Amino acid sequence: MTKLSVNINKVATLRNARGGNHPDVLRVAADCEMFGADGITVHPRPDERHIRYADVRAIRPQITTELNIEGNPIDRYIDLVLEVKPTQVTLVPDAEDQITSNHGWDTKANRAFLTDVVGRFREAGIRTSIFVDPSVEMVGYAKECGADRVELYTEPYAAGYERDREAAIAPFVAAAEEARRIGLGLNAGHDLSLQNLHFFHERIPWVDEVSIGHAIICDALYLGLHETIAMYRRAIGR
Ligand SMILES: CC(=O)[C@@H](O)[C@H](O)COP(=O)(O)O
Ligand SMILES: NCC(=O)COP(=O)(O)O
Repeated sequence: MTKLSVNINKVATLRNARGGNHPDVLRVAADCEMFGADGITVHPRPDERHIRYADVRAIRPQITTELNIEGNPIDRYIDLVLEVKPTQVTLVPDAEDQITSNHGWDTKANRAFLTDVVGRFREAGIRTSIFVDPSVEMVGYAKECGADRVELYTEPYAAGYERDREAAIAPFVAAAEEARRIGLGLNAGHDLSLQNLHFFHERIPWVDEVSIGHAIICDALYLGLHETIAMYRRAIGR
């Protein structure tokens, strides 16, 4: 079964645009769970322009599904994750000034660093996932680092979907097959949408989790959050 984790960063972005607490990210997280999300994803960045570190601390006790914290493992982030103890931590190699995530780790070049960080999280009982491009080699080295899962960075798939979806999905199928072969769990995310999600899941039905934020919040403007989450669930056969 593939789980749907809803990334609520964009809800925090909207709140931050005006100060105050509208929309209330804690309430939205609870409603997402009530509407069928299998998990909540947050991605605190060093400048806290989206979700804030304080939000992450406040959300943890109310989560009844799975909490996934994504981010670059700088010291402050590592401390936050070890304090909050989410279900899953996803390591993402973001630069501080990036608008959004735009690549996965080089798990070969950063093997020693990632092995150390993954070890610290695993010791604390937190499932670990490493964000990677769809590369068989990067998936293999993620396993060497001791990760439980990889998350495939799906922006290139989303960008190529309309032009040639067979070509766009091909490297993802290869990377996903490698993950399955070596016993790594598999997540996927970035720019997945109602347009491209069903085909992704049809070709890689063993994906454990998709985390989706931007498109869900955009669709919810027209469809409402409840109906939107139901539609994303249907796209992954739920
Ligand atoms: C790792 C990843 O692909 C997502 O976390 C993505 O970066 C969404 O985050 P934003 O909504 O903050 O861009
Ligand atoms: N890990 C990907 C994620 O959480 C959401 O990415 P997006 O759907 O906002 O592009």
